[in-house]
Amino acid sequence: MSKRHLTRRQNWRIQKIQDERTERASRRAEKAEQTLIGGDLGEEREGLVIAHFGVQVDVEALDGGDAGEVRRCHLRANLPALVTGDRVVWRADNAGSGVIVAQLPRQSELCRPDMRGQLKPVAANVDQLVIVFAVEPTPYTNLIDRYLVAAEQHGLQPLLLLNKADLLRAPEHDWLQQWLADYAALGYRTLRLSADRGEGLEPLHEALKDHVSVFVGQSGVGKSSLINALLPGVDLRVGALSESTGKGTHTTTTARLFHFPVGGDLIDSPGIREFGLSHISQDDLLEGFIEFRPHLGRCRFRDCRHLHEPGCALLQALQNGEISQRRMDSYRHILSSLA
Ligand SMILES: Nc1nc2c(ncn2[C@@H]2O[C@H](COP(=O)(O)OP(=O)(O)OP(=O)(O)O)[C@@H](O)[C@H]2O)c(=O)[nH]1
Ligand SMILES: [Zn+2]
Repeated sequence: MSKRHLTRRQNWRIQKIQDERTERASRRAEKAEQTLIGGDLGEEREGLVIAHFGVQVDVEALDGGDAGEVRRCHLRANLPALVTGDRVVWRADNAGSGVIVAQLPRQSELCRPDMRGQLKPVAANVDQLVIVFAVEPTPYTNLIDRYLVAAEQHGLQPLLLLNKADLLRAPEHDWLQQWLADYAALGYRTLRLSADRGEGLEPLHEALKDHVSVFVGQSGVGKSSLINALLPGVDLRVGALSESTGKGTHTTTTARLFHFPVGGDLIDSPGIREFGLSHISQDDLLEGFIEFRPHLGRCRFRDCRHLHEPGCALLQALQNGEISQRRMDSYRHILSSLA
């Protein structure tokens, strides 16, 4: 059929048919809900939300004989908005699906501003932020520091991971090795490995066990390569799904939760990989530089900006070598970007 322009009347009729279809579908869903609730529902059980598609959610059973199996569940009305990583109470039906009846309390929340700039949770119960950087593209210290501050802000354990270690050359990359050593000296956990060659993955497996992690970092540092090495056989593009709504069909990308074969969970989506600093005050930023903490509140002036004020405790610490020039520059750079 050739492409043609539709008249206004034709457009109106198509829209009307679509609207009627949508309404019939939602009436059917309501009816199904009514027969389900109070009908043939199984007992209340615990589950884990591993993916979210608007009105439906994939729940993995956490207890019972079918623990580990996944069911597409409907949401009972009046539930708060659920996100991937949420723990829930659900009940199975006879048709291989189920109904979520309650959300269990969250240990933590990862939030991002939505299109209107309002903070919205995108994942729950994450506890580790794996900050990936690489020999190439050349890393920026203030980007790494931004992620470290974001980790502090959200109560996540940071793990600094230098990928593409196979490209490290001396003396060309000595500065990068020094960075890693500096971060380790501050108390951060650091790893060096090569995702493409599968070298040095063992300590990463260890660090991921018993955690729910997200991977962040600049484009091209090898996040996909790493995740593919850790999750052989998983196609990450499955995150993009078509979802039917009353306003027509559009593609959404949902965060998904994966289990690493050797232990630990990953929550991943393109949106989560862009997770970073948001809505942060200067005080939060200062707190996010962990070596600044012992010096905070000790400046002569209460509104000290730590630039050239006399009696500034941070500048004194900088002079004494307790704070590095690189981290101080990075702090100032991030501060100026917040304003
Ligand atoms: N030499 C080397 N190259 C690597 C390594 N890991 C990944 N690469 C390469 O780096 C490039 C980017 O890798 P990706 O995994 O797509 O990076 P990404 O961080 O997922 O990038 P985005 O999808 O843009 O966010 C690819 O060409 C990989 O083959 C490594 O350990 N060593
Ligand atoms: Zn000061």
